[in-house]
Amino acid sequence: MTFTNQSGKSIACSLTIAGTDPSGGAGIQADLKTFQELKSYGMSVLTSVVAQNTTGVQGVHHLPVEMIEQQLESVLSDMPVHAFKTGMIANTDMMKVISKKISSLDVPYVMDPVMVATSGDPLISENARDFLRDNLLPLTALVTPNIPEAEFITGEKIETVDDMKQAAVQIVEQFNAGAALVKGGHMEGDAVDFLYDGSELHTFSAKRIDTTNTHGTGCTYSAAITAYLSHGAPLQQAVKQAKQFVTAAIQHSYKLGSGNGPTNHWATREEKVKQ
Ligand SMILES: Nc1ncnc2c1ncn2[C@@H]1O[C@H](COP(=O)(O)OP(=O)(O)O)[C@@H](O)[C@H]1O
Ligand SMILES: Cc1ncc(COP(=O)(O)O)c(N)n1
Repeated sequence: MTFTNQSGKSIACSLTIAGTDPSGGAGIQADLKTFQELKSYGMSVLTSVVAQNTTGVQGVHHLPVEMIEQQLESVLSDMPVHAFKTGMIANTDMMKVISKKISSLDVPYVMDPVMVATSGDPLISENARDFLRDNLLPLTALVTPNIPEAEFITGEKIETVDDMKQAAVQIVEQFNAGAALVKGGHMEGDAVDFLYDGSELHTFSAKRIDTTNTHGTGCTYSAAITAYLSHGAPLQQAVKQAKQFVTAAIQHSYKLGSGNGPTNHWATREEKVKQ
């Protein structure tokens, strides 16, 4: 289905279902900034309000599941969605409601299987991790685990590049994700990610940037993939372009706050914002 604005241009629409970051680097805020940069109309359903900043998480308030359901209803009954992502979904009650609502959506679903913040603070309960793996993963077009998340899903330790590739294949073959992108941000050396799309392995590589300003990289990456998919890009192309976007965002990241600073969503603009 194509949606057009008044001058006849088609509009791509992306939805994020996630928690918040009032300091603006991760969560819903990072997702919406990314959608906007990549010219996809951004929409959001909040799951949890998180008091956090570059140093860590100070508090969490989970929205009642009825309110999450209502937000989804508001968006889905009225608005077009061409691709969507999920981020922080803190507990199984939320996951049940979300899976019920999204299972009828016939557009790409990108799951960032958020478990722990960059600061090390846990963002979802332990039994929610199991539910996420067993019930939500099979609904995805793509899941984007970092190394600890891929280790949890597969139950295997990941120490080498071969382990990463093996995990990507296993997440698709054994756990029924549509495709898996295992991200190498937590490894040493170049920042290399592996995509298994059910038939082939693809490699996306960038030079490691020497920075601690990596708050929200995972959110930004998965939101960029979602935005490109909303424009109709094939998966491999969407990941390739999103990798370039997130690399630039890290390259030009902000030294803001006293912890891990946020990435720069304007980094791919011609006129970069100078600090
Ligand atoms: N220092 C870095 N330099 C370049 N790319 C990085 C760096 N850290 C992370 N990345 C890249 O950022 C993206 C997010 O990865 P990662 O940090 O592993 O995810 P998460 O934020 O979920 O922990 C991946 O493409 C990864 O390769
Ligand atoms: C609400 C929320 N969702 C996700 C993350 C993970 O952030 P990162 O992309 O740094 O792993 C976060 N810190 N807060």
